[in-house]
Amino acid sequence: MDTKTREVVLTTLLDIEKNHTFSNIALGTALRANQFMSKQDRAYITRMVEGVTEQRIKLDYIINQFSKTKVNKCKPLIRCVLRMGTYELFFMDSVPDSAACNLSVKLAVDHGFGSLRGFVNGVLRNIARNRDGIKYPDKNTSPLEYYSVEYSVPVELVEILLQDYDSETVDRILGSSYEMRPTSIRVNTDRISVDEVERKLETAGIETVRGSLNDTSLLIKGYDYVRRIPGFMDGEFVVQDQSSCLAVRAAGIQNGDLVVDVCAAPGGKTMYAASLAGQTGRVISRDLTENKTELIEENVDRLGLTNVTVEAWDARDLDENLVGKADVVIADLPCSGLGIMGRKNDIKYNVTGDSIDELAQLQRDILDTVSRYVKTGGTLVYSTCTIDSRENQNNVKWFVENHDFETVSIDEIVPRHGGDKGYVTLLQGVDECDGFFISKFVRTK
Ligand SMILES: C[S@@+](CC[C@H](N)C(=O)[O-])C[C@H]1O[C@@H](n2cnc3c(N)ncnc32)[C@H](O)[C@@H]1O
Repeated sequence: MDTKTREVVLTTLLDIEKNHTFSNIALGTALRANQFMSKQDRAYITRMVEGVTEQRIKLDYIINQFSKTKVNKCKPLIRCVLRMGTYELFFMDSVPDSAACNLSVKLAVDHGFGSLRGFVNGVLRNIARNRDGIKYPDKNTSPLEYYSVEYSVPVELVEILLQDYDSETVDRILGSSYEMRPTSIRVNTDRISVDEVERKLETAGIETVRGSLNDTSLLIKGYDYVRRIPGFMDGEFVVQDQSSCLAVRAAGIQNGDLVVDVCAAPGGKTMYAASLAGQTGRVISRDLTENKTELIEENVDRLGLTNVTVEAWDARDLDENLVGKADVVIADLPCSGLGIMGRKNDIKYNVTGDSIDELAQLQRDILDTVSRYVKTGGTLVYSTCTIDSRENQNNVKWFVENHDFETVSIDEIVPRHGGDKGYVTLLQGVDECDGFFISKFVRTK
């Protein structure tokens, strides 16, 4: 890759490193600013920014084996240059070792670090020469360090996962982040059959497999840009993970129901709920800000749904008008996102035990308020895209102990997951979906 392309990668990585910009936002900005670059150059930028971010902990571990100055003591620019070179040496067969070393040195020199030419060159050449002999932490004697380096996740996150799961399951959860998973779509069967969408996609050269957890879901691969897939703009399908579809199905929505979806953007569950509630039913779909509700509106319009009312509303604020009115409340709440950390690199670096505790409290505050909308005999579904018990099982226990609700079996909707307790945890790398938690309650009085 030429110097200009590597320069873009470096600037983007520095933006993430120094300004703590979310990697998807920094990458999006870089790609927009360089939209006239060749497709190949843009692919390189994407791969490098995503790859270096995803593997940061492993890369730093490797560099630290060969550098007297530890990575966190290096200047940010040198740190990023070393990570880029090391990533190319380990993960990009298309870049020869000599190019990875020489071009990294050039980047450092071009940015005024000529005095560190020998340092950068020495570290990278040493890594290239000795890469097969690197000693990684041992799984038996140093399990926390092993998981941290092997899957490039902070030790604190490993501790969080090992509190809930055995080591084999943690391997599967963390390993799944590095698998190329297909995209899950839900067919809008109000408009078109699953068979027809399957045929259309196959004709367009898109690999399609039926979802095993939800019968209106297809798992697709081999497409470029989702908006360009035939049928997308006509609302024939939506991108929605199977786990998210199961949460809506668990709610048992009937034709004519009033459904309140309290944290709804971008509207995945709202759209499915509206379809199940039918023309005589209604969905009130809310999120915190206008920016968020616009996303819901865009999706609802694309599907041509006319039974959805979209509103900006803070779910912590009680809406007196809705108390005791809803047949179903969907509370798909903000969470730590550990079930989707493979899709969004920033999640794994930002989650801490304290942030989980804060989120668990926010979830309780919202549940306290929105459960009041459920009529007697009505249903509340509480779901998250995380797999940590503090936000999930512990909140279920707290909720039933403090409210006039009891759990209801969802075993029929999600079989073989112990759903008779009224809640299930689906795990990425174990189940054919994102990591996700679904619980169902009915109001008793
Ligand atoms: C997990 S996402 C919802 C996904 C959505 N249910 C779907 O299926 O497409 C959680 C949402 O909660 C929203 N949110 C966070 N705090 C909120 C609050 N206090 N009131 C309302 N919405 C909130 C976020 O903006 C975010 O869109």
